[in-house]
Amino acid sequence: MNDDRIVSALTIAGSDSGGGAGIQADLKTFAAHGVHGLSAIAALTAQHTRGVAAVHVPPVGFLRAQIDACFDDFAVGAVKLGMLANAEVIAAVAGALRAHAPAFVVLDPVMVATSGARLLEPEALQALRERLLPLASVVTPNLPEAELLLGHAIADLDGMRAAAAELRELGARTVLLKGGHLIDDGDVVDVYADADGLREIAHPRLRIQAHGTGCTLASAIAAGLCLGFPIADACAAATDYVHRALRQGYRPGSGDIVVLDHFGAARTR
Ligand SMILES: Nc1ncnc2c1ncn2[C@@H]1O[C@H](COP(=O)(O)OP(=O)(O)O)[C@@H](O)[C@H]1O
Ligand SMILES: Cc1ncc(COP(=O)(O)O)c(N)n1
Repeated sequence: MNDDRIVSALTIAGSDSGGGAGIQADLKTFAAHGVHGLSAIAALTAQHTRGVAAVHVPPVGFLRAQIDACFDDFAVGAVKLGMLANAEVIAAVAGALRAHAPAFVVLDPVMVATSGARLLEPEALQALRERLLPLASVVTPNLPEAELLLGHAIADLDGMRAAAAELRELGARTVLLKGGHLIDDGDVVDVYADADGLREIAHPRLRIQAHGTGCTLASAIAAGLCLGFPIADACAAATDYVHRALRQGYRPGSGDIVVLDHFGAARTR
């Protein structure tokens, strides 16, 4: 028996055939942080930088087998949750998390892709709110996702501050509410909320449309937690990492959508 196991990060999310988001972004992020990455694929997408052509959801029994295989062998330090597709998948993931009780769960409540494609069935919103939010150490909604979770609009930075506190009341211990979608010419501001209060994390707004930013952010937080950083520090470092990865991003597809440079961002400060 190997008692000197390194700490691994597990992503439970969807595969992006285009390599920019989902499981592919998560594993690149873990590797770029020097953390061993594990994956349990909850859904497969036929996707490129212009959109999602098809979605396949494997049987939940097979998803559970992937998750159990990871916990049976590895020292899982943190779990990152991404695209979970529907309420049945959410129930299976919640059951697995209760059985294995990882130290940290980073929940990216993926609902709609940048391209507009739905990645979570609308009926699954309630399951996400009731079954997963209470299990999350950190939840990282973007503005439209926070609006759906809370059932009301968020118009400005004041609204984001109130929404971050409301999301904590729904059961998430820590909230990182992402501000990329706020119509504003100033900095992009993400609002961080934990038991000690609120903090704002600002970065200059880049004039680009990117794909996989939310996946990368949540995975970078999970990697930071595996490396032993406190949640607040892991969140702040992850936003800096995403900013660098965006700034150095590239366009592998035929459109204008930028894919993040996960490894370049890890080499620069
Ligand atoms: N135009 C931008 N310029 C700089 N940073 C951005 C921009 N858009 C998003 N970000 C950053 O990327 C991360 C993801 O944000 P957001 O786009 O709101 O979420 P999502 O990718 O889930 O839609 C956040 O940390 C946010 O600050
Ligand atoms: C499999 C999968 N998971 C998540 C996203 C969201 O990423 P984004 O909002 O950046 O398009 C995606 N497009 N595909």
